[in-house]
Amino acid sequence: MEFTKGHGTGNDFVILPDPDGALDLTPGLVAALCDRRRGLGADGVLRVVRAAKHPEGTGRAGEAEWFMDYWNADGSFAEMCGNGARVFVRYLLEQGLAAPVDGTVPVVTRAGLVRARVEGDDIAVEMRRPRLYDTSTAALGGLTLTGTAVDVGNPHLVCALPAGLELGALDLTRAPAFDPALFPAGVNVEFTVPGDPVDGTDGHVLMRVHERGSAETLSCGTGACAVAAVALRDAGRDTGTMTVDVPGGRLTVTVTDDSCWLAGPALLIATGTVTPTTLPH
Ligand SMILES: N[C@@H](CCC[C@H](N)C(=O)O)C(=O)O
Repeated sequence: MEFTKGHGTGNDFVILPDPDGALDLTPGLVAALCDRRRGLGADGVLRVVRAAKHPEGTGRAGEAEWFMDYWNADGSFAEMCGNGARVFVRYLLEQGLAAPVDGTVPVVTRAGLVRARVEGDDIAVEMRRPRLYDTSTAALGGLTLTGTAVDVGNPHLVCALPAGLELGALDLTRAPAFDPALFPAGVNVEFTVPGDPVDGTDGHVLMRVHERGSAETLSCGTGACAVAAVALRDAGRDTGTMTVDVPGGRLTVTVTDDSCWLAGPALLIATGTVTPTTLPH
């Protein structure tokens, strides 16, 4: 099986080219590929398949040639992956599988159509505008934190840390507990503290994340969008541009009236072949 390895601010992916949807990709194979000791190691898998050849993409094959078939490291599906979409488009461009039309590259995802554009060294992807819902709580190591539920195509809970508590003090080796009635399919939980002003943006937030299906990651693009939308709301704004620092680097999020742009580095770092029978079962 051919693969490419890539990452966006340290959120890393095994990319599997499968244009005709011929690969027998199972949760077990995804988990084995993502195993950091016995496999290639990644936060998730991006299968590159023609929309027309994937059951969840075929209905939108007229809008984009490619479907981003994203899987979490534990073999579960997610509706959307912001960093994954940026790395996916980097792969399409570098492989000559797509070229921008009117400046953007469309991609079908489980959460609908997204568009990406190249911005200097970065790739920016336009997703849905985050929808803010109720408050809820996350419990972690004796702390109970209140947060805002946010839908970015996938579910998030954004929790600001109380003053005096640092992000580095959190133990994210275990999943935070959350309300299963509000998040029946699980949730990605972001923890935030305010950052110092950054020139050119309307605000600055630092975050860590525990991702559904992938544990703590160095970055989560949809999580950064959720965090930016909550920070803008807390500043009394509907739209604006936020700098969001994650352990793996810096993302810029622009929330508009009807969408959300996520921008940052997206890199391909290796290609190779892997023999599925040598992976853990
Ligand atoms: N890291 C991703 C989000 C991946 C999916 C998430 N773990 C979920 O299950 O919803 C991103 O960059 O958005």
